[in-house]
Amino acid sequence: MGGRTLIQYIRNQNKSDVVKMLSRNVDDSNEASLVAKAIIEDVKARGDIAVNAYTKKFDGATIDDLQVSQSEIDEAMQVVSVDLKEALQEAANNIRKYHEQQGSNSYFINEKDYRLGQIVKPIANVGMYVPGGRAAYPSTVLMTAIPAKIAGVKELVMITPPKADGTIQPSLLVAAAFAGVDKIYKVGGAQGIAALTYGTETISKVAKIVGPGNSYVAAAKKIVSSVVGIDMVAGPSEIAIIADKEANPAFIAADLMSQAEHDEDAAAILLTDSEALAEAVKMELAKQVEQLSRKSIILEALSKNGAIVITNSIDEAIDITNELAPEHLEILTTNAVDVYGRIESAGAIFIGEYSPEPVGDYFAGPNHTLPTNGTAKFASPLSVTDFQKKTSLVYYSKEALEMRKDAIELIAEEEGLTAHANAISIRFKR
Ligand SMILES: NC(=O)c1ccc[n+]([C@@H]2O[C@H](COP(=O)([O-])OP(=O)(O)OC[C@H]3O[C@@H](n4cnc5c(N)ncnc54)[C@H](O)[C@@H]3O)[C@@H](O)[C@H]2O)c1
Ligand SMILES: N[C@H](CO)Cc1c[nH]c[nH+]1
Ligand SMILES: [Zn+2]
Repeated sequence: MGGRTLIQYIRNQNKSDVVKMLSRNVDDSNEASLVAKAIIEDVKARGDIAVNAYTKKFDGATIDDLQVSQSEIDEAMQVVSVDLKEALQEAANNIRKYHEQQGSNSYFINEKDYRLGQIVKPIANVGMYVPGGRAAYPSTVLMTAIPAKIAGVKELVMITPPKADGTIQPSLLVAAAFAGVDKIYKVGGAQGIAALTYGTETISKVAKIVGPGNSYVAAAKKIVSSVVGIDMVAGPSEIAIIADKEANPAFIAADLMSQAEHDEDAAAILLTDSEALAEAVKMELAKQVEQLSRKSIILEALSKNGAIVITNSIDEAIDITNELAPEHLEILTTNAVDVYGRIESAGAIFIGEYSPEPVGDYFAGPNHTLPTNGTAKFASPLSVTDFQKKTSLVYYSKEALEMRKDAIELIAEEEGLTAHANAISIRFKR
């Protein structure tokens, strides 16, 4: 292991110091932002020519037709194994069933002389970014596209960077077909975000862009967010586990590493009141990591943002967790249901030793795009609501307005807005 600390131990610290030690400085890279800005301006000015130039530069691909054809999708259906297709289909069914419970509904308040309402409509056209490279996840396609389609998005456009040979990972195309994506384009990075924002000769502009990506994609989304809607900017993955002395150290080590393998900046934290468990988990980490293909990423993540925190009690572990507001939280204690009832902030909670986090990543139904970096204190998992918008409705009859005109005029006058007051009073002048 080259002398690097496998994972840091934190003990004998007060709660706020532990939270400080575990809070991450997410690199809001200015460099990525400058690069993304230049690419966006270029795509805005030169459209497809710029898109193709950046695809050649960053992905090494020469693309004749930006849009994925039906025959490419049919071919992907042939290439992907029956077993994987069945697994994706079952996952899709679970995700659909869960998300069908979500979403806001229109409502109306009908009184005898007025009518008020909230009208909920789907966002008409949405672009979804699907990362390429080592994070080309068909599960993320399902998690993004299914809630969009449940909301009623008419035109759901997926963009993803091509491989150097100009193809897209077949399982991404299969997942997109299962989820009902309408169009797929071979473009990624900031150029893809720019194309969705401003439109090009081939790609139509959308009203909202969702989906995770690397620092260039995240920077581009932030830059265009004054022009199009964006979802949350999800950062590197995080897992926190609260466990007591009864928990299985092998399971805990495995679960910590399941998130650490996402990338070098992922965070994996165990909070326990048991020294013996902490030691056993550390040994399991060292043992199991040897068997894993992404060993070097896991070791880097554990050494940078991994920690085993020995707390005085499970109560203290709960308090620290509520301050951290982790993306994923596993509860592996004898009284897990009681502990879960006291969690105020977490993206997703997994209870008991047979609900490891990857069950949620792939299969159970809840969304795996979750708030990271403490934002679970105010933000929520991606949901059907992210693909809806609301309009309010007011209807007053003549009688209704006449009855309330003095109150309205009074408030307008208090604000010094006499034109507002006039728009009311003019209707009743004889
Ligand atoms: N939170 C989630 O649910 C979730 C799911 C999947 C992936 N992710 C994250 O998405 C990210 C995927 O990153 P990725 O890089 O594999 O794929 P990506 O598709 O996000 O980025 C690839 C693109 O980045 C651009 N790029 C690369 N180097 C560049 C440079 N020097 N200058 C300008 N642009 C450049 C290129 O256009 C390239 O096509 C990871 O950070 C991963 O953790 C998160
Ligand atoms: N755990 C990731 C979100 O933090 C999502 C994911 C996709 N594939 C596997 N995991
Ligand atoms: Zn994951």
